[in-house]
Amino acid sequence: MSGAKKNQPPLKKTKTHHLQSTPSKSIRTFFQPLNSPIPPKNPDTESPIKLPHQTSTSSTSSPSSSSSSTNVVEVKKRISLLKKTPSEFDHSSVAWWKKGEPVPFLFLSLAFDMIKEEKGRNAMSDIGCNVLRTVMHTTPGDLLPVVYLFSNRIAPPYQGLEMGVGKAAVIKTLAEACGRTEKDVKEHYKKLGDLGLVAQASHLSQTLQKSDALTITKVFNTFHLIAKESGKDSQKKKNNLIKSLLHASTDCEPLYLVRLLLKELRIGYAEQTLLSALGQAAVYTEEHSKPPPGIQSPLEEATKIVKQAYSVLPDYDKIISAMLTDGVWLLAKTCNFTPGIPVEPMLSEKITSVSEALNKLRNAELICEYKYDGERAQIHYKENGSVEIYSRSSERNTGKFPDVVAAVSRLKKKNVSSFVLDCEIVAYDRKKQRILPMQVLSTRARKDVAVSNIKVDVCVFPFDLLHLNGQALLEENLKIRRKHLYASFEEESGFLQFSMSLISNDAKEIQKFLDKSVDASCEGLIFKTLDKDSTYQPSERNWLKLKKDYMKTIGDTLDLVPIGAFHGQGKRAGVYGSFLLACYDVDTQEFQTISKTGTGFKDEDLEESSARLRTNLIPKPKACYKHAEKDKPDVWFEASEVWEVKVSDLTISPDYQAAVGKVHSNKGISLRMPRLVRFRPDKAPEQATSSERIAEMYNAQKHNHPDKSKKKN
Ligand SMILES: Nc1ncnc2c1ncn2[C@@H]1O[C@H](COP(=O)(O)OP(=O)(O)OP(=O)(O)O)[C@@H](O)[C@H]1O
Ligand SMILES: [Mg+2]
Ligand SMILES: [Mg+2]
Repeated sequence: MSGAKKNQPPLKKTKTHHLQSTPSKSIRTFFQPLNSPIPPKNPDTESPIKLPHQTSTSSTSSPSSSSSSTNVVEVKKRISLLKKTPSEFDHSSVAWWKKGEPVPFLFLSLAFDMIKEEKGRNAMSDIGCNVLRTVMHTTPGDLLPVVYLFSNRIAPPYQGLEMGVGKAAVIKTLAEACGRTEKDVKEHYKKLGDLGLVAQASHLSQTLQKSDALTITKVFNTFHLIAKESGKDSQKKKNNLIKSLLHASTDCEPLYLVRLLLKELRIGYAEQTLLSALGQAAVYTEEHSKPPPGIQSPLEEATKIVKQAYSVLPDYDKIISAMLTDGVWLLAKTCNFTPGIPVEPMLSEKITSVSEALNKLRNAELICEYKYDGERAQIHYKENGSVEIYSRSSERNTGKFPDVVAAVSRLKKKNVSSFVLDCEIVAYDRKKQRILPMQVLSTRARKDVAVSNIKVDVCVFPFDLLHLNGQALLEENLKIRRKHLYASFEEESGFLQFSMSLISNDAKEIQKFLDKSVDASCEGLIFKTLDKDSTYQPSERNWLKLKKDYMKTIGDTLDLVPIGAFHGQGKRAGVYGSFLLACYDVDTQEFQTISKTGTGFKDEDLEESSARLRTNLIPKPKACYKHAEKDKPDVWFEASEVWEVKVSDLTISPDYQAAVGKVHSNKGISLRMPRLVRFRPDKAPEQATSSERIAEMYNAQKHNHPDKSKKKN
């Protein structure tokens, strides 16, 4: 094994990330048998920890599987140091590869395994921080793929680059890779409930023939190749790429390869945790960037900076590159809102009366707008005339709305060369000049819509402008943003109409306006401040929403995920009769059962959702499903969609697990009279109502209607 490379380029010279590194033969050397104890760590400036080898055979030769397992044991001992608190962790203590060499995928897989076993939030966050520090220290060019793999993505959501690998493809590939029948693999999957575990138990590494150890870049680049395969034979090519990865994998690598491929990493590592780990790792590692003087708590400050940067520029390619070049402390300058990259939308908090709005936003000039019931859209118009439309969850939705692309291009004023518009797209009857319900909009095809085939017309209702003619407006107050908005577009009935609004702090006037909004088929009002605290804050719930419905029921509807179902009987034979619903706990990344429902479905809804969910059956509940043992549906589903549900109230339940521990030490919360309102294709399962929110709603209900929460059915 050659010695450490001296004179590594300092971090600041790493201008761009490179994903082209090929696995070095010397990486293989760690698989040499290790009989001696782990050597003391090298001094900080030294690069790799030299793992001793015992034999005199060539260091680049492939190991036998028995020697590799011995070495994995040694490596595991070493990487248990990742559990140290960051202040005590030495970033050169765990790497067994040389500085500048590609980071082995085994490093990340073992770290995932450690995180999965951790219960505490902080401990998980610490391991992540130490992993990132290690990578920044040895191989900063690998930081980007490591961060992507942590977030179980291969590109920002707006790029729509997906591997599109399903369970069937993995089963087929696993069967081929280990010479088993598909039936056999399926049986195995039924037993274990996780294809990753099936892969891991298949001892794929025994079929290993001198292939190089997997590196992070190899895995990441192969994932990109898989995502880019299309057309004829693409499935076969994808399978071959997956097989090549599986064949080169060892120890727990197959488990994480398969989970990453299926987008089910499920190690409980939330995006926000990753962002704070990244900020902290930078503080510990960066030599090219120092905190500005006077900062009290650099770790907390850096975390805030990274989270803020991500909220205006949710693109790790850009953020990591800026961090490696100019450091974490300059991110606020180097990572700005950029047309073409959607920011997370600003959101609203529910309230239940006009007086609550006036109370909450006291001392500020108020504007109330109709709350239109359609689809949130962020429309980006670039100088070259190209238009993209992004959904509430930042996915590209342009193909669904070619008519909107045409309308905004036509109705922007002449002096407008680029803009980013925040709006609601609503189904609209142009003859009767009437807003149509959300359900009508959801019948529109989702992709590749041709203008000539459009059956449901839509009108754009803009309410905010985030960017104009090359200038970001996020930091301006709403009064100014609205001034620009009104000056930048022509209205055209049924195509583009500014949101109806009322500037007033008068309760009576607002109450009338609320009634008018409901008459106009809107859901109610959104309250915003015009001058004070009215910058555009991505993903913050700074606005208030008042729905007419809230006043009659417990408040907001809930967005829940069907994770199981019961077979229907009688009239419902052949479809599911009712569904087991879950909310989502953001901290633990668990889907927690909250209620059953079979109400609110039209016959065709029931048939369609039964058919859809039937393709997502899983043999047993996933580890991240929290449910009472006795509470078993006939079938379980992969968490794949979100349903909006209306309820009369929330009650404490000994069986359901929603928000368990939040309002009662061992009981959860369940719903009374839940009924389906509609499907929410614009939300991902992880965006379902959080258990935090459920607990808040329960508490608010107790507060507002103390009699209600006591009442038994
Ligand atoms: N004038 C408006 N200003 C802001 N948002 C509006 C307006 N009219 C309609 N909306 C819609 O209301 C949503 C805000 O409600 P919220 O933050 O609770 O998100 P949500 O849960 O997706 O919405 P919903 O209340 O429809 O379930 C926005 O995302 C947008 O789609
Ligand atoms: Mg809505
Ligand atoms: Mg909602």
